[in-house]
Amino acid sequence: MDKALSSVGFFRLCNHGIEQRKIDACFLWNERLFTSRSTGDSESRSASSRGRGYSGVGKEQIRGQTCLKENFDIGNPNDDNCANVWPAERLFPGFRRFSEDFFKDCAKLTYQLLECLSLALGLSEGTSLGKYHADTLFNLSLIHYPSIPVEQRPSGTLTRNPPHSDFGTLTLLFQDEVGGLEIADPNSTSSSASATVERSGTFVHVDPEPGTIVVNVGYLLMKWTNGRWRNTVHKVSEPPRHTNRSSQSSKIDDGDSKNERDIPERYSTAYFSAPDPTTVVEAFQCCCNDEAPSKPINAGEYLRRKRAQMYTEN
Ligand SMILES: O=C(O)CCC(=O)C(=O)O
Ligand SMILES: [Fe+2]
Repeated sequence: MDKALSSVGFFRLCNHGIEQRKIDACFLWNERLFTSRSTGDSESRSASSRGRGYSGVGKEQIRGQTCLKENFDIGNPNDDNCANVWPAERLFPGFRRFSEDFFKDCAKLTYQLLECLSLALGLSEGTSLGKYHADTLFNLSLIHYPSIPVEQRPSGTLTRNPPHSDFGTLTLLFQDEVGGLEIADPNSTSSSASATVERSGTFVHVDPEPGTIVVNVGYLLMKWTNGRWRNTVHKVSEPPRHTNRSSQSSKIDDGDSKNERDIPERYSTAYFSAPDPTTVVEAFQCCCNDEAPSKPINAGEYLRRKRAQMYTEN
């Protein structure tokens, strides 16, 4: 893990302990939720930077670029300060129960990973990463990238989720078989500054591999490790197989797509972990050399500012 996170900032995780039937069920709920074109009552459709409930296509922006996705976000069921927003039970019976259970499975896996990563850094028990994540202010995001009819396809490169790097500690990503996730080659630009890589980096496809979870490092974990682990820029673009599709007779079954030249819809699920809001994130001693590390930052303030930026430009 140390090697992967130091060089690429991403790895694929297998034998992770989350049952495949639950991952399959999560994708089924994801599909049901968005193909119904209604997540229920108006309350559950109100998008907000609180990271709860439904957020529609185009609601989120990254550096002025619109995200061509809709998502349904679920926080810790025990977080009394920010309650979850559910569609009516009669519309999606069992959805809430499933999501709360899946949330816990992902939290458990996140803690296991934090323990492994703490060992990799040689942190003592008192300073292990898990200690800064007691409030479990994590976020489960069911994401849908709708199909794009060929006649509405923008000219140039299509970006469904613009280049960005994640904010928190770790992200667990489950993707369907459609593909489209790309990560920046860390050596493709002269400067490793995120803005430069987002603008002019070379990207590499991360092909979906059934049963595996893609794991990547958020900004705050990068800060903690003083840059030892990379907060790699990534994006979601047109699926690679789509490019070959017109030359192949095989048709991908892409749900709501009418024309085989349409860009197929895609589903993914992301589980974002982040430290407790009062945490002051400062470089661990074991990751520092003679150079002064960057200034400590308050996790809660940083996360609030970054999330708000995603919504204010609408
Ligand atoms: O949908 C994906 O594959 C990636 C999503 C992502 O990078 C994000 O939401 O931060
Ligand atoms: Fe991301």
